[in-house]
Amino acid sequence: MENQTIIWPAPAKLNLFLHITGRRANGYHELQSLFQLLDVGDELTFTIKDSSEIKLLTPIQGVPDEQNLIVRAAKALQQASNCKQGADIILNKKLPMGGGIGGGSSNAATTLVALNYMWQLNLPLEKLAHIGLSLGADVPIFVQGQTAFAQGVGEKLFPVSLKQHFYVVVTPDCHISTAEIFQHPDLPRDTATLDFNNYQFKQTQNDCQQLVFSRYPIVAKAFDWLIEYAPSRMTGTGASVFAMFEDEASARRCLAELPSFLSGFMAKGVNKSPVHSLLESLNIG
Ligand SMILES: C[C@@](CO)(OP(=O)(O)O)[C@H](O)COP(=O)(O)OP(=O)(O)OC[C@H]1O[C@@H](n2ccc(N)nc2=O)[C@H](O)[C@@H]1O
Ligand SMILES: Nc1ncnc2c1ncn2[C@@H]1O[C@H](COP(=O)(O)OP(=O)(O)O)[C@@H](O)[C@H]1O
Repeated sequence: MENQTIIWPAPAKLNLFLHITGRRANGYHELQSLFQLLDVGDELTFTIKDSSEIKLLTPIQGVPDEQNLIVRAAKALQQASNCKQGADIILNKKLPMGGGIGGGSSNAATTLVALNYMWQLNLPLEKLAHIGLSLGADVPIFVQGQTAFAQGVGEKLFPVSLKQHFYVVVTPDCHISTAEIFQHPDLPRDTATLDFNNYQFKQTQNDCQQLVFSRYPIVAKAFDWLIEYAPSRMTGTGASVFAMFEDEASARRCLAELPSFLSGFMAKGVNKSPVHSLLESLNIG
């Protein structure tokens, strides 16, 4: 194992629904959501160093390294554990950024889990999730690594085993700021609390969807195109929209017919994060 480079996956997620049930005094919103993990995502590799330097060898254009969630996660872990080691990190970015599919949060979570393993810190997942929450509301779900219902701002998680559908995910070419959507006066904030035991896709919604559609017509256009094929919805605060298929062939057909004004990918829903499958094989091997 010494010289073998481990490729750590950082999977994408979809919010199969997103309900806003209230607003906290600090302005943050109380949410209910179902986070579906996907079998596609970015990839990260780590080379451990004896000096404490954290270096991202593949910077992301437009994201200064000190703001990159990978670097921030590595530094937060060093601090929480008093670790004196560092790392050279390579990111193979495959996911579109800022599209509501969680790329940055997933990168941060994979960094926490991978460096916890490689620096031999042995911190429990709960501790890593706690460190992750300070980096972003969606980091704990990726650290825990299971498809799950979420409550609070995303930190109260209830793992669930879902039928593994196939998804076509389309990311319209527009940037939507999460803060802008959450600050908007027209956002509905009073959806009744859902009993997760009664979850059915058709009886849920994304409370940000109408607002985003009215402000970003390209997102509505992408949705109108997808809904002709299968039940569809926006994920997170956008801009990505997804269609949910029972079988792979139908999803493939939809993707093949995607018009040129849209770009997208196909993925399978998974109940367990590929990061955790990897961890298990490393711990056995
Ligand atoms: C709502 C979700 C669902 O997955 O949207 P996406 O980011 O995936 O689209 C996420 O939880 C988002 O998480 P994340 O993108 O990490 O949000 P943060 O950086 O923590 O917050 C960005 C801004 O959104 C607002 N915000 C965020 C989360 C929340 N529960 N209530 C809020 O009001 C706050 O104004 C905050 O300043
Ligand atoms: N490693 C990273 N990968 C992607 N985005 C990052 C990363 N670090 C910081 N960011 C910032 O986080 C923003 C949100 O990214 P991302 O997590 O991909 O989207 P979303 O939260 O909408 O799912 C990006 O626009 C970027 O400015």
